[in-house]
Amino acid sequence: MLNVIDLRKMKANKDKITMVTAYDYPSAKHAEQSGIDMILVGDSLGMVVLGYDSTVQVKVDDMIHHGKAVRRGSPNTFTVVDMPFMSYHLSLEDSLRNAARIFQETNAQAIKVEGASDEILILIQRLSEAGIPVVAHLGLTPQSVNVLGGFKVQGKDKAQAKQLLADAKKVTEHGAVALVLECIPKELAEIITDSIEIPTVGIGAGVNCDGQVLVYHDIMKYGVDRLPKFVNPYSDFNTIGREAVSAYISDVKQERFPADEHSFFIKDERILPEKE
Ligand SMILES: Nc1nc(=O)c2c([nH]1)NC[C@@H]1CN(c3ccc(C(=O)N[C@@H](CCC(=O)O)C(=O)O)cc3)CN21
Ligand SMILES: CC(C)C(=O)C(=O)O
Repeated sequence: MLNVIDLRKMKANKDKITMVTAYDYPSAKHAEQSGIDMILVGDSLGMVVLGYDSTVQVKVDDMIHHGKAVRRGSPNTFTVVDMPFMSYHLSLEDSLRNAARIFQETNAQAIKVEGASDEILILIQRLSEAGIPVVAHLGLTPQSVNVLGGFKVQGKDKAQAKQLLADAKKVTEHGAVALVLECIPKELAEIITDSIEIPTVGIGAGVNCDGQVLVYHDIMKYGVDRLPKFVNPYSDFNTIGREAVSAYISDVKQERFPADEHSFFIKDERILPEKE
């Protein structure tokens, strides 16, 4: 399994870091068996597998439930688990307790928090000092969707771009081990990547980040209706899945399934009771 030093070395060597989300045991197995560098148990699971229209309804217990399943499927892959909405904003003490629960109960390698306010920076520092590696997340921070007014590209004006670069430096100084950059212009992501020592992992942030992350279900086209512009689909589970269920339905209706090969038989007919 990679560690935080390996991730820094990969940045230094320009060896691209690959990351994908997983929310359960089978997707975690796919990711690990394919040789992915890092897994993210993202709070996007609220939208992708629980059907909420944003990530703000996701709870700490949801992250732990899914995180544990993922770890069972990919015990040898560096796994980051998201801290969900408002689980790190009430007080420093509550935030540390929630982070410790998520980290310990899922046996993750790092946790992730969105933003770079003074409170978040202190939290990143305190967690790092306590031995919990923190991945930071800037740009489009989905937990703030209701403040941002939608899932929109960030850092498009001069002031915002400057702020994002300053925030990236601050999370680095406070001990973050990596930085997710979501939905920002490619040129800005390149400047940020070249300005900090920790690896950047982009999603909708162009090719110059140190690594890339995508949602498993987006890559597979699995249950998602509309793909964001930054996604490249590599399969079409929606079609494959519908075709498989349709074929099963018609086999059952036509009595083509179950065939004898799917059935059990007794050796001696005499043990059967009479029909009543
Ligand atoms: N399936 C899925 N994939 C994700 O990457 C993802 C989630 N869900 N849920 C949590 C967040 C939300 N994300 C999103 C969702 C939509 C857009 C989107 O539609 N963006 C527009 C850009 C709009 C603009 O131009 O400002 C796009 O066309 O891609 C972006 C990020 C990323 N995360
Ligand atoms: C979109 C990625 C980076 C994320 O934070 C998530 O999956 O929740």
